[in-house]
Amino acid sequence: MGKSTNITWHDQTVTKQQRRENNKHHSCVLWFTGLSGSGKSTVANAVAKRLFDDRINSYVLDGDNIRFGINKDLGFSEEDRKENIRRIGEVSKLFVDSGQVVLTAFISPFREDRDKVRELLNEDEFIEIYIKCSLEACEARDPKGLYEKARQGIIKDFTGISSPYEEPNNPEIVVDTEENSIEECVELIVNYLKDKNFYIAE
Ligand SMILES: Nc1ncnc2c1ncn2[C@@H]1O[C@H](COP(=O)(O)OS(=O)(=O)O)[C@@H](OP(=O)(O)O)[C@H]1O
Ligand SMILES: Nc1ncnc2c1ncn2[C@@H]1O[C@H](COP(=O)(O)OP(=O)(O)O)[C@@H](O)[C@H]1O
Repeated sequence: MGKSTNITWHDQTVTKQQRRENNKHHSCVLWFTGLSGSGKSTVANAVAKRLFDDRINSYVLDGDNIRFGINKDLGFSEEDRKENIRRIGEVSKLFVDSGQVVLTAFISPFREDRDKVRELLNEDEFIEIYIKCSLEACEARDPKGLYEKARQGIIKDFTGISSPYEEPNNPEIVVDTEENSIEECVELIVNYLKDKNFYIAE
């Protein structure tokens, strides 16, 4: 229980199942995790475009964007990162309940926090996608110039440099953005969804 007392859960009249049947597809979280610059946003948005073209309702939640709004009170300490992921987990569950596919692009560096999100959902609703890319390659890409600032000590607690990243032990999907093109990464993910019949309401 949280801080609130005297609260009661209300079931909705329209169920998740009915929403899925209306949408004609399953709903789930595609949870992208990886270092800054590994390609989470790029691949998540490319998958979302493909899902859109295939008439699947989806929405991308992106670390940077979320920190402009709902999570603007959080920084990058371990405690704040944990709270960041906890909130996104809860928001993702609402998206799944609404019958949509939600793609989350957060570093989400701690295994325990990702596993807690997994536990919030049914087994077939949480798909962890490890966006694999070496620190060296991410640093060479440095699309926002953040690694350079982290190396100079201008940014503290930077993932991979001065803050840890824990690789997933058993992710549903691994895409290596040093080995595979963006299009190949999208194909791998969409083929996984098709193999698991996600394009069909169940
Ligand atoms: N200290 C530090 N460490 C890591 N990243 C930093 C930091 N400061 C700012 N940024 C920018 O914030 C983006 C990561 O936010 P996330 O919400 O995904 O991080 S976390 O999951 O809570 O660890 C991250 O976005 P991506 O590069 O898309 O991963 C950075 O642009
Ligand atoms: N195969 C690939 N998949 C994804 N991004 C790639 C790939 N190859 C090169 N890139 C580049 O790497 C950078 C990844 O940045 P971004 O998607 O913002 O990463 P993240 O969201 O993980 O911080 C982009 O500039 C992108 O064009």
